[in-house]
Amino acid sequence: MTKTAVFGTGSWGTTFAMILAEAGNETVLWGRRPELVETINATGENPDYLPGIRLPGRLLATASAEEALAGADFVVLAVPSQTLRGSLAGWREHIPGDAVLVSLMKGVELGTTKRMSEVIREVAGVPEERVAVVSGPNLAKEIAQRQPAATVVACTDEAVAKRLQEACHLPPWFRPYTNLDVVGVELGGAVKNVIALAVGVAVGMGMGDNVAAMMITRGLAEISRLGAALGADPHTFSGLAGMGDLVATCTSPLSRNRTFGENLGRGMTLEEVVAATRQTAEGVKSCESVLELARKHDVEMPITEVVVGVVHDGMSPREAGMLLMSRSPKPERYGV
Ligand SMILES: NC(=O)c1ccc[n+]([C@@H]2O[C@H](COP(=O)([O-])OP(=O)(O)OC[C@H]3O[C@@H](n4cnc5c(N)ncnc54)[C@H](O)[C@@H]3O)[C@@H](O)[C@H]2O)c1
Ligand SMILES: O=P(O)(O)OC[C@H](O)CO
Repeated sequence: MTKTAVFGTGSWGTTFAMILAEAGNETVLWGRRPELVETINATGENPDYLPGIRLPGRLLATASAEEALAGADFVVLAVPSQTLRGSLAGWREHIPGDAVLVSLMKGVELGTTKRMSEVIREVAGVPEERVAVVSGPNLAKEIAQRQPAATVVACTDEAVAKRLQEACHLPPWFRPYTNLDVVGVELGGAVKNVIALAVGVAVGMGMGDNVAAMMITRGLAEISRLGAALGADPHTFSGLAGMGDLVATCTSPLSRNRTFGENLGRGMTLEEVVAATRQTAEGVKSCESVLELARKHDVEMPITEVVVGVVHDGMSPREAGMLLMSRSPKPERYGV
């Protein structure tokens, strides 16, 4: 039987562990807080992140990384992106030599501008064929409530992607597609969070659907431009991990990133919004690393620029809107 170890008892780590367990894999969920681990094992629920959701009986939680990793075929990582490097360094010695490491994370590392698969390869010292990424329109709460969803499983080694696809395929609830384009799939997931912040700000300011559609479409152009510069397959961005995730995140009130932006657009201060946000809104930090990555590659990302301005540099939402709408007129396909 395939053994899977999922690191992170947050919304998505827990939900993905449910999928793996119900799909028939031996699944262990690692959490850093022993009291939450005990509650999960004792009650079959994760009250902090998925209250009211019944977890499968065969899903076990542990606070011991060594126990979780023993004999694992797939090591699935679902912690906040900016904490991955430090955490993985502590787990590395227990990771089995032939295990595949799987990123569920949607961020870009601050300081290094590395994607999560790059951080994993560097810290765990594994080749790209042993690193996979899962990304798509996957709002955890909907999936935990057993609403249908599709996702993309990406690995440069097709056989590995297919093995992981099989491990997390759970008809009629969860449908994974494979893709060899790890760069494109990861970028789609990380940058859509930044665009969702922008859409949220506009919605919070009282803007309507024309503005949301404009931001989503021009946001996709930004993602595609960055992807082209980094060698991604352009087709990836019209797929589930590109357009699919962008639409889900930018339009759903369940999105933490969109909600964060909405609160800023309504006039709350950054401190107030941070205090009101209990879960990870990756775009808040990754907007800076995405912009740095874009600048390194000479890619223009105007929406990302104003998101950094509003979130980190005290730019008002109104000023951000004025800046975007006052740019010089261009052909639609200028630079993609
Ligand atoms: N929630 C979703 O709908 C969803 C869907 C797809 C992808 N993702 C991505 O998955 C990743 C995890 O998101 P989530 O929704 O599960 O987040 P979350 O905020 O719900 O949970 C984060 C988890 O990480 C743990 N954690 C925090 N700091 C840590 C540290 N320093 N070391 C170890 N663990 C730490 C927390 O205790 C918690 O268990 C993010 O990159 C997110 O973008 C989330
Ligand atoms: O809640 P968000 O904004 O982190 O988005 C969750 C998922 O990434 C949607 O696919």
